[in-house]
Amino acid sequence: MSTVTTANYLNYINGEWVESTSNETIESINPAAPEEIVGHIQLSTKEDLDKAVEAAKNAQKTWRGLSGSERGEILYKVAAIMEERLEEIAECATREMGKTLAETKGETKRGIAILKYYAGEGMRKVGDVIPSTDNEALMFTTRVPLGVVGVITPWNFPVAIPIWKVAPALIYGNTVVIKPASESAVTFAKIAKCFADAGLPKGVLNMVTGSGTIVGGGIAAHPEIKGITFTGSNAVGKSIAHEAMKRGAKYQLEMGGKNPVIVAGDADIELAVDAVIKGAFLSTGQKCTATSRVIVEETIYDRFIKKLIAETKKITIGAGIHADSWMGPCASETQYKSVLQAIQTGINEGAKLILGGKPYEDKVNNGYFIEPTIFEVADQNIAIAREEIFGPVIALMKVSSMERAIDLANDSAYGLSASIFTGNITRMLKFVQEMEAGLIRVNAESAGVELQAPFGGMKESSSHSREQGEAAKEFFTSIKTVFVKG
Ligand SMILES: NC(=O)C1=CN([C@@H]2O[C@H](COP(=O)(O)OP(=O)(O)OC[C@H]3O[C@@H](n4cnc5c(N)ncnc54)[C@H](OP(=O)(O)O)[C@@H]3O)[C@@H](O)[C@H]2O)C=CC1
Ligand SMILES: CCCCCC(=O)O
Repeated sequence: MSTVTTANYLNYINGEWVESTSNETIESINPAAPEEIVGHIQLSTKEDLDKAVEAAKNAQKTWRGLSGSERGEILYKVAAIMEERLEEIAECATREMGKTLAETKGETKRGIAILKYYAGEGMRKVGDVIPSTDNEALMFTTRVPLGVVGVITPWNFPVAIPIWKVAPALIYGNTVVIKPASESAVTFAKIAKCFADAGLPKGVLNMVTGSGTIVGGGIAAHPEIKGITFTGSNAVGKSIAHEAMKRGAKYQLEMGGKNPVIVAGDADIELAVDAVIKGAFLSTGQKCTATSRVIVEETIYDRFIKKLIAETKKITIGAGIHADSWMGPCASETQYKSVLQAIQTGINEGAKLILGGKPYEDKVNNGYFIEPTIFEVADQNIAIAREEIFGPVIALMKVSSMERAIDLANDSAYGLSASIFTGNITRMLKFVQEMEAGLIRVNAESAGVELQAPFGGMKESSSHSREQGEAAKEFFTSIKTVFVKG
């Protein structure tokens, strides 16, 4: 039965909720029940974007003129309003992109914690006093905001990722124009309303929804946007970097991953299996930090694979809104088809399918569900072991030594996250030193970003800045060295 909702979500520009000049909208649908329309979002134009940038530019001077603590007070209010609306936001995120309610509630709490963290940043030091060689002079560093910052975000963390970009941008004195992913724009519209209802001055935060090419591409190329922060695919990230470089704008990219987990011969197998299942299949594998390669020492391979299959078979699949669903659908029909294509490519290239590999039949709502899938891979050069799939698919590989395991783990264009399971301290330290990844986890799943710590990738996973924690300051401000003589 189709649940058609007429909810029409507007752009938020200069403190007002407005329709696009295109007078067109696009539907945001529920991937667990594609007949259900979660809401209609604006299909915005370049003209809409220009109005948003103008508003952000006009608001910049006053906003940066506030003290950090004054800006922080507003972020604390946003956090408090989000806490009141937690259920509404979490349920919307689940309906819009499929993640289970347990995960979207956890993510919304994480968004609230991020707001509070950066609200506190408004009272922390921004520079250092450095002794000059001229003893009569004072030399120190300080930081200034970039100005208008463009934010382009993906659908996989519809609450946490936009907030971990917008909160630091604002606390350090920037104003923002954000384009959320179309698959999760209704969720961000609800978050933008929390900012509006907290009394954020008009023009400080502006949301323009719609086509990535037009609005996202417009942000990348806009001469008044001084910094662009992006999370999403490598293809789009590279196009943004190209546009930004052409005009000397600062840019920050967090992109794909093909994250390995090494299971050493002395590993706690139960712990490793539990972490691999969570890392690979929570959020239906749609995390940039998701586990997608599992490299197991041959001495325990058979025991590990037997346990992994037995535990994976226990996964309950269903609409994320239902409490008994552990894994929801792919976020969209596009993603669903992309994952099925990757599975077929794996089969065609000789990988051995040992579990799953098919759509999970949902006879009630025809949702975009796929079975948790496990391949055994002998050749690390085939696509299933090299390309990001962004779905519930694991490539299992067997190795004869730790040396070989780390070589295999590093044999990737990506370097975002990596885990090892071992009780041997020498192996742990060797992994920490030699693994080419921005997030290293020992005896824990490959996902697990913490808001207070730097986050970002190596190699093609990132533009090599870091987000979150104090690291965010590096991107959202410019540092100045000041020399003063009386
Ligand atoms: N590293 C990570 O955290 C993530 C990686 N991914 C990867 O990206 C793939 C597709 O997911 P998706 O979210 O569509 O990622 P995309 O890179 O396609 O989209 C991310 C954001 O960029 C926007 N965008 C699209 N095209 C352009 C463009 N030409 N210029 C500027 N912005 C643009 C999108 O808008 P619109 O919504 O209109 O498409 C969206 O807001 C996934 O399969 C996965 O491989 C995805 C999400 C997160
Ligand atoms: C896009 C990155 C999200 C990382 C979520 C995690 O690993 O906790």
